[in-house]
Amino acid sequence: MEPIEVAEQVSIPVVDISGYLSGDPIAKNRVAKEIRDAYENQGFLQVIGHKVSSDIQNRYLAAVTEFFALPLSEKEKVAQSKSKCNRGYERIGGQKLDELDEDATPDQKEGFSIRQERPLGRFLEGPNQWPETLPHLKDIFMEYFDSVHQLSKIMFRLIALSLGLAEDHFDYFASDPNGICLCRAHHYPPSPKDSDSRTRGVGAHTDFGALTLLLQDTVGGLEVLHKPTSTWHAVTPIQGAYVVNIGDLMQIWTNNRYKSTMHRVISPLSDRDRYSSAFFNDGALDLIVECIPTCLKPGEKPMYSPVRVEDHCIKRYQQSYGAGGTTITV
Ligand SMILES: O=C(O)CCC(=O)C(=O)O
Ligand SMILES: [Fe+2]
Repeated sequence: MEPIEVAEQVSIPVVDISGYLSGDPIAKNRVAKEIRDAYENQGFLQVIGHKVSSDIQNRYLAAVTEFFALPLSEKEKVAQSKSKCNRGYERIGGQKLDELDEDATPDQKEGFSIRQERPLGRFLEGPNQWPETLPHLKDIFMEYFDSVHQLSKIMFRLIALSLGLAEDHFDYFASDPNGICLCRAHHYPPSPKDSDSRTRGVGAHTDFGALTLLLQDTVGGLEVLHKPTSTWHAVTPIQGAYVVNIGDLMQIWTNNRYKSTMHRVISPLSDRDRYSSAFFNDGALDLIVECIPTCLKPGEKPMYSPVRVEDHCIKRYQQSYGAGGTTITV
């Protein structure tokens, strides 16, 4: 069923984690509970009071803007299709994330992906591609990557607490030195105020990995699906906050207790360009994700078979980049 209009009544909780970060035990319990409530309900929350500085966020967003302002011919020099490990520039229409509508138009955004710098190896392992004309970008992008990676490890710790598990329960996954995190910056061109309808920036989808941390500017356009009422709800931008949402792997781990929720971007009618950046922490290729025993209520069975991260990623990448999109070199 095609979900109906955007409605205003579902709000995405805002969770301040500063008390947890300063070691306050009361704040630790409160934050864990707020996270549990958010993820059992909508699968989305916004985090404030984190330690990713506004200085690095601002320098990163300025660098992202600078990159996307390059002529297309320069951006194509670092095209993802030239990378053996899925890094680099994706032109508008290069990806189609829509899972609800087969006939949907491809996503109206351009992207730039980086991962940990590695020698060329297995699936997704290898070097990043950097534009020669902007040599200062690499340091800023990698500094930002490391800061958000750090925050993602903290969020996994909070999720462990929220599930009544040992705080370090997910460390083997979130902090694995062979982990395959992805940081993808996006640029959504404006949908002019006089256009007939708003542009579909990103089609409706769930995120493949375990947890996504999204930084968005103040333009807006991100919407989440409220499944019981089939209505779409705006995630109102909060400057400097991270939208942190559950992905499919966390839904498997928690046997659907924590929801991997459909979301999309419908660019608002505006003359402003929109920029956002998503960070996905997907663990390491050989890790197996399967139902956490304490997430099973008495008499319940796991709803999903155990899944290996690499198999899961290959399947989902092929779905979203499909025919005509970027070729994945496995
Ligand atoms: O740009 C956004 O606000 C969302 C992007 C997104 O959902 C994704 O990259 O998976
Ligand atoms: Fe997403």
